[in-house]
Amino acid sequence: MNVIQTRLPGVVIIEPRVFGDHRGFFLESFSAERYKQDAGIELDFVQDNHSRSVKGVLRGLHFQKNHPQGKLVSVSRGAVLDVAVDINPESATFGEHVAVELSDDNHRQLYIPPGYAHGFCVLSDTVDFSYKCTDYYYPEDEAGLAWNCPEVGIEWPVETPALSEKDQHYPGLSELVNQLKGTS
Ligand SMILES: Cc1cn([C@H]2C[C@H](O)[C@@H](COP(=O)(O)OP(=O)(O)O[C@H]3O[C@H](C)C(=O)[C@H](O)[C@H]3O)O2)c(=O)[nH]c1=O
Repeated sequence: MNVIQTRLPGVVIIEPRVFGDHRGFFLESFSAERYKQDAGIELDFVQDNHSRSVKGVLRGLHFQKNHPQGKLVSVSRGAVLDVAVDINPESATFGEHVAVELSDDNHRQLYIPPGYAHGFCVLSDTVDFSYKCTDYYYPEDEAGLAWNCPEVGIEWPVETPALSEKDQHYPGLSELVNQLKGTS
C-alpha cells in the first residue's frame, strides 16, 4: 500500500494495493500490523460506522471534545470530498485543512487522528461511507465547527449543501476555541 503524508500532522492518505482481474477487484481495507507500521496508526479501532448519503449532502464538521476519535474513512460506493480541519489552537497548523477526494474508483482512505474536525460532501448520486473509530460514540460529547467557516475557507463543491439541523448551527473557529476554553 502507498501512504501519502499531508500538511496536517498524522493525517495520511492511504492507497491500498488493489488486485484487479476479470471478475473485478480485491483489496485489504485494513490490517492492524501494516497500518501501524506503514501509516503510523498506533491506536486500536473500537467502533465501525457506515452512512449512506445522497448528492449534495454535507455531514460535518464534527468531533468529540473529551473522547476524541481517530477515524479511518473510506468509500465503498460513490465519491466524496473528505475534509479534516486542525482545531487545536496550540498546533502549528491550527485552522488549516486537508481536502481529499475518496471514491470507489481511487479506493483512497484517509486517516484522521483524534483532535481534528471531520466532514465530507457527497459528489456522486449516492455514497456509502464507512469508517473505523478509535473511541466510542458519546452523544453528549459531540461538538462541531461551522462547515462554511470563513476562517478555514474550505472550497466545498456545493454552495448550499443539504445539512442536518445541528450542522446548520455550529460556531466558527474563533468562537469554537473560546467555547472550548470556557471563555464564551
Ligand atoms: C456518529 C453516530 C451517530 N449515531 C446516531 C445518532 C443519530 O441519531 C444518527 C445520525 O447521527 P449524525 O446525524 O450525528 O450522523 P453524521 O452527521 O453522519 O455524523 C458523523 O458525521 C461525521 C462525518 C463524522 O465524522 C462523525 O463520525 C459523525 O459525527 O446516528 C450513533 O448511534 N452512533 C454514532 O457513532
